[in-house]
Amino acid sequence: MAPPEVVEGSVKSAAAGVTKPASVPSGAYVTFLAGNGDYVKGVVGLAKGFRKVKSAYPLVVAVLPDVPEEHRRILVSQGCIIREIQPVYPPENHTVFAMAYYVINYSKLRIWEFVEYKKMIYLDGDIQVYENIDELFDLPDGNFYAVMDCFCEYTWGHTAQHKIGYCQQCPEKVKWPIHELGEPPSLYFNAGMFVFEPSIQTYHDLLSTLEVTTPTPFAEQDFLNMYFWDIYKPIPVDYNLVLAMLWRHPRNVDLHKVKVVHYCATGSKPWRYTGKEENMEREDIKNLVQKWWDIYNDASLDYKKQEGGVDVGPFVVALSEAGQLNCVTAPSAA
Ligand SMILES: O=c1ccn([C@@H]2O[C@H](COP(=O)(O)OP(=O)(O)O)[C@@H](O)[C@H]2O)c(=O)[nH]1
Ligand SMILES: OC[C@H]1O[C@H](O[C@@H]2[C@@H](O)[C@H](O)[C@@H](O)[C@H](O)[C@@H]2O)[C@H](O)[C@@H](O)[C@H]1O
Ligand SMILES: [Mn+2]
Repeated sequence: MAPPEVVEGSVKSAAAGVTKPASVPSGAYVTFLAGNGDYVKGVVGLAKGFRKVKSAYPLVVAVLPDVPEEHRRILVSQGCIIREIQPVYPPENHTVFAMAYYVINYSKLRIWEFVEYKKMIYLDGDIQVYENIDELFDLPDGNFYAVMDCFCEYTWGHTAQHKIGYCQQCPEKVKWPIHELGEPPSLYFNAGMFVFEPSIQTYHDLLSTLEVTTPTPFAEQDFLNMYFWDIYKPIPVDYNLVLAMLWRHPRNVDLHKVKVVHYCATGSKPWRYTGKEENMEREDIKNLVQKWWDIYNDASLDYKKQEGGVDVGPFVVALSEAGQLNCVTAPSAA
């Protein structure tokens, strides 16, 4: 889909040829925020990253009720659209998640409800965009697009793939033993970034399927892989570089081409980075963490609201940081 084209007070989506009310874009980016911790920094960084690459689409933040008012204000002052969602819990079970907090990630399923957008691109809050990726909105409808994951880290220790050293990133290295284990597993994506189409029907089906599905270690990621396996289409690793790829599959990565970096390796979240955890002392990691901070600290990337041609940005930001701003409108990120 082409970036929304404004035609005489209405927004026309070139692909669909549908005319919608003015100012409702046909596509949007969406991220997810839970709790009162420091992930809000990740989302601020992401909003500024989208501004830096001049994205034509807004950034929606799906927030759980436990996100404090102060964090919501910061996000609005950075041009984000806040949408509160209710938590989604998996059925009661004794499953041990790869990380205890993954249980809350099932709440991501609520974003299928955002049907005012025809197409959305989900990104975790620990992701940064270094190149414009708006072209992904033009991908053909009807598929689920995401980047293939890597099974080499220890968090994958519970799987047959990891035990035999098989990874879909280099399927020739250790071949899948068809005779012992049957057909190889279908391609598996990392759920930190994906392109999808909101749909109320899919939303209800996702939630009712979840109710009859036993939770597994990678929580909503495993669930989404199971649910969308037949329409999943891999996109290049450049659209979601899972950091472990740098040491597990260096030949599959060309850092100059990478557009989206996912700071998901243990110890790599830039706002928590100490350099002490395994692999975190690497030069490429240090550089990527620095690149994230450069965007986060760049005041010229703060959202500037245009009002009658008057730039009120810094004023609004200063007010909201001082906690005095109770009501601001939700504008586009770009
Ligand atoms: O306390 C939390 C934990 C997670 N998240 C959101 O859930 C996503 C998934 O978690 P995370 O990225 O930490 O998982 P990883 O990619 O490291 O496995 C984060 O990026 C955030 O968007 C959040 O907002 N607060
Ligand atoms: O709740 C499940 C989570 O699963 C994912 O975790 C990653 C990460 O934890 C790495 O450390 C693993 O090595 C990697 O393979 C794994 O997929 C997503 O990035 C996250 O957004 C979320 O969906
Ligand atoms: Mn993540």
